[in-house]
Amino acid sequence: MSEETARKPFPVSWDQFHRDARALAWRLNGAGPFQALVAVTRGGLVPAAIVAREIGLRVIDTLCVASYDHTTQGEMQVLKGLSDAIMKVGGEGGKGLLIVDDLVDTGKTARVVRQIAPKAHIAAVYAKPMGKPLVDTFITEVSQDTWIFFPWDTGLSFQPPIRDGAA
Ligand SMILES: O=P(O)(O)OC[C@H]1O[C@H](OP(=O)(O)OP(=O)(O)O)[C@H](O)[C@@H]1O
Ligand SMILES: O=c1[nH]c(=O)c2nc[nH]c2[nH]1
Ligand SMILES: [Mg+2]
Repeated sequence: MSEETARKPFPVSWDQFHRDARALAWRLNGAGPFQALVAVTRGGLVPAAIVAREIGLRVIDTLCVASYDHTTQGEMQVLKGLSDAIMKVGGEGGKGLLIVDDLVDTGKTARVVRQIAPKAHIAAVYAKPMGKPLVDTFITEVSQDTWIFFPWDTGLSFQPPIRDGAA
């Protein structure tokens, strides 16, 4: 689902995102043990920092994938895989790795992540129904036709009054 076809905008403030990422950390705290954390860039970098702080992980790597050009999903590209060092720390199939992303939508990204580290624990802050079965842990589910607007992609702007047709 792209931003153009999604019917329901779901704007998330920094405050809300911090709360939701902390809720994810609470849930993950009992799900380990984890030896290292992996952030799925770029969106996963923000919750990864919050989760790492909360559950005390200091060995952190990135898995760099790209598929959306702004709001349109294209060919999935792995720009950087997991380092040999992190795979050694994570063990066979990445079973000691906690992999964090901001959201799972169609599940295309999570599927690629799963191929790279089949035994890792994959977590996302937000999940849409198509992607939900591909992650081990998430916090908030939104409908498939929702577009989540993250605080790092948005800014304050004038809102027309509701009676003038505001969404
Ligand atoms: O479940 P999917 O349909 O694959 O969509 C979810 C992915 O899409 C977004 O990343 P994007 O590829 O836009 O890159 P970014 O994190 O750099 O913004 C988001 O951060 C997830 O990683
Ligand atoms: O900012 C975003 N919001 C979304 O809902 C979404 N789905 C995939 N990629 C996304 N990016
Ligand atoms: Mg991403």
